[in-house]
Amino acid sequence: MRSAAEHLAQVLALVGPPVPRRVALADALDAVLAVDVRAAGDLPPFDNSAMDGYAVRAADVAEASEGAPVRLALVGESAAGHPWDGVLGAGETVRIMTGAPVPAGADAVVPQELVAAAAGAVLVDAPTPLGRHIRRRAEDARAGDLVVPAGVRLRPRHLAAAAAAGSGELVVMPAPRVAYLATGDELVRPGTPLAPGRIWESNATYLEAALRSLGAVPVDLGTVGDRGEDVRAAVEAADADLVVTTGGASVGDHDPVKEGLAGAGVEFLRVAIQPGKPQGLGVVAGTPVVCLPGNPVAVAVCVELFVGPAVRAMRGIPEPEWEPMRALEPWRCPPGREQVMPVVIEGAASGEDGRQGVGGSSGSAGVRPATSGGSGSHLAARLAAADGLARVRAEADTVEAGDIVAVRRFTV
Ligand SMILES: Nc1nc2c(c(=O)[nH]1)N[C@H]1C(S)=C(S)[C@@H](COP(=O)(O)OP(=O)(O)OC[C@H]3O[C@@H](n4cnc5c(N)ncnc54)[C@H](O)[C@@H]3O)O[C@H]1N2
Ligand code: MOO
Repeated sequence: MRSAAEHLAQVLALVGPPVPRRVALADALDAVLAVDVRAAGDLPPFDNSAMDGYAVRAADVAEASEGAPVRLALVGESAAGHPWDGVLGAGETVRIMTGAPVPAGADAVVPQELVAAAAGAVLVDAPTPLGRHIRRRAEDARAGDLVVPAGVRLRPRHLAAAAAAGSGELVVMPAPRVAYLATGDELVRPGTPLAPGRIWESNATYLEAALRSLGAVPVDLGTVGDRGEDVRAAVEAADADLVVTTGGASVGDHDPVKEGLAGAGVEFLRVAIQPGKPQGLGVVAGTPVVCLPGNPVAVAVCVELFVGPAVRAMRGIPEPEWEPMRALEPWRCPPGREQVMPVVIEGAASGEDGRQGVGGSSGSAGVRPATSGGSGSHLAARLAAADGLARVRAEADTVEAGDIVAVRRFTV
């Protein structure tokens, strides 16, 4: 049997490193930036007003007082997007709006609340300091300044900064396309009646959502029955960076994935984990293929252990750590395989997105199995109660209360 660590290394070797691509800003959210964003020009590009009011020459109003207001002739208007092209002369003012270019000759802005309007003129009754309410050219960034460094995972604020700096496109590690295929004659669409011997399909629902939340573009290859040639045809036709199949990977008489792909470039093997033992890995028609067992808990475990890391590697995103936590109750483990147990995490601060609270607070955190019947790989409904997975070394045959296990919240 191959260890989980070795199998992960083999999966990662097949998918290879990320390939940067130029994308529109709108398509860059959550991608890792591959090339620095630099300001395409000075930001702001020109001196502009921070207030709605009047552009003045500070010297003109230096002697203004309530008893002796200064009268300035109103000679024009500068609005955002519509500059006033003249040069402000002595004794003149220009009506100005927030964001509008400050006219040549003006060196301060007086907010309109501090000015009395008169016919064709304004009265200013207090001095204003040089430069007051003027937002200076390049005070945010100079042309060529670094605005967003490569390596940042792009959030909305980074996209706003890039847009403000004049970038219409960004070079990012793009979202990989990951195709998924469910297999089995017994599968029926959830929400439709069950005939005898049938079950509701859940792996495709899981994979679509899991791939989406990993930041991949999911590609649905549908559900095929127990015919190897159908599996092979579907996988060969996939337009994707990676294909994931579920079911039909074991040693039964009707294991169509094994039947269809064993001669097409996929090696079927046993990985020393429970659940998730029978798997396949290879390249079909130039595309890496990961074949997972059909049991739904095994699929969730294998996504956390193998598919998630592969997608993150293709996106240039580091792998979240597994943290030591205490077992709060004893449980049994299978001999000779690393156990990957769905667990409820207690005593750790938990974020709504399920990604916080594992780090610093792990000292007081503990776990108990979410599936009271053990880590049965068919207990799909009980998986909903779990917060994450605990890994127990292959040599252990029991976990005792107080033992330390490696835990990670679900990443999908
Ligand atoms: N003689 C042996 N039998 C089995 C072994 C073994 O070593 N020797 N390994 C067992 C283990 S462990 C697993 S895991 C399963 C894996 O079998 P397959 O990969 O061939 O998966 P299937 O038989 O197709 O399905 C297993 C189980 O999951 C249900 N399933 C399948 N697809 C879906 C789906 N899309 N949605 C919901 N449920 C699904 C399926 O009905 C089965 O109940 O093999 C053991 N057997
Ligand atoms: O490897 Mo299986 O998922 O234990 O039933």
